[in-house]
Amino acid sequence: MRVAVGSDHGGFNLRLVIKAHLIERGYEVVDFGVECKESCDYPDYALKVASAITSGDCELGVLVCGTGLGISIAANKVRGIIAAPVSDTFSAEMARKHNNANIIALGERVVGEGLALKIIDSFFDASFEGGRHEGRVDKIRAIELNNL
Ligand SMILES: O=C(CO)[C@H](O)[C@H](O)[C@H](O)COP(=O)(O)O
Repeated sequence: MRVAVGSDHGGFNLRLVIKAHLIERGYEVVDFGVECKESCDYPDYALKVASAITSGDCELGVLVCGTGLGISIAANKVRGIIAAPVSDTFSAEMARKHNNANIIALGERVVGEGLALKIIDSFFDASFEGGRHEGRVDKIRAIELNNL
């Protein structure tokens, strides 16, 4: 599976740790930067990763900023993206199982590396359960498409 990763300066270190972990786990990782820790704007990297997913180039994405908030808010503006800002393993698992999230967002200033990797594993080891959740996610899509 191809996975897109991206961060702003606030998520730079954790993004590299997560990237190495995903490669070690056998994923093909496409890294959209940022290239250095110089201050930058998280929406730019949210858009790069989100676009890689909506184009079909990558299946899932990981975004990191200081909190995981700004970068997930930006990614969620892209049609077809469900980005979940997560700081615990249970929510990470549920983001896939119930919400069919295609991006997980973490905050480097919120979680340590050890917990972050457990969160990543919880997300990538889970899959969408469908069933009763299918209709709910469809309703999210309908809101997105103003199709109410
Ligand atoms: O957007 C954010 C919060 O929602 C991210 O945490 C950013 O990384 C953060 O705002 C960047 O802050 P900085 O003071 O410019 O480093």
